[in-house]
Amino acid sequence: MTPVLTQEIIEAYRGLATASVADAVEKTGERGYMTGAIGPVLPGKLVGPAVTVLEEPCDTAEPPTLALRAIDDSPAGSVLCIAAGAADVAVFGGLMAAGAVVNGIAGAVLDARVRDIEEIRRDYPQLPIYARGGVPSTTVGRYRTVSLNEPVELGGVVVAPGDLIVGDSDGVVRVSAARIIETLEIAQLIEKAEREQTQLIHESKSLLTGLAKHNRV
Ligand SMILES: O=C([O-])CC(=O)C(=O)O
Ligand SMILES: [Mg+2]
Repeated sequence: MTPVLTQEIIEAYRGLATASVADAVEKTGERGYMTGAIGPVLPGKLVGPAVTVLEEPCDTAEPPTLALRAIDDSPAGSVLCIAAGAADVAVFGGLMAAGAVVNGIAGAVLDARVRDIEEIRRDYPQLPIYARGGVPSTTVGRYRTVSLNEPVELGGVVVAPGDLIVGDSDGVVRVSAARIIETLEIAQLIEKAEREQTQLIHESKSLLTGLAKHNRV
């Protein structure tokens, strides 16, 4: 059974680098990191359970209904993940950011682009957005939403609703819901080893001597 995601677990992950979380996921036999093309367009540490939306190309003008519903209906602390196959359109903008903030959404990860970046940076600096960059074009008339809270693929990683999303300046990592505790413990051990190695590098004044203790870089 998937463990309950407590505030304590969220805080513990907030203290970890995505690099450590990515390495920890790999030790469990999966790939967790998304392509570096999905980066922090509006930066900020992001940790929370995924809510997932899928968009597909269309030529009818309809609002991204399921994404709008996800913003209003998801529990506070959720991370909105919109999969759109690396679309060169903005699937998120200033109005959606306003909706996200009033609903306590933690942030968004978009396998597509974002617009209204200056507005979001000015009015909602607490809302991190990871995307393939910015573009002025709307999603309306080009893509439409086709599923809500089904597994989706973003940047080379399948994200299921309830998986943990972790983002920082390096990019985004997904941790499977069933492995949140196991991955946390591994990542904490990785960071402990790295702290020891860093200290040894400074003491020995040698990178190779410092690395030798845990034999990893
Ligand atoms: O039209 C869009 O793609 C989204 C948008 O601008 C907004 O939420 O303000
Ligand atoms: Mg807008």
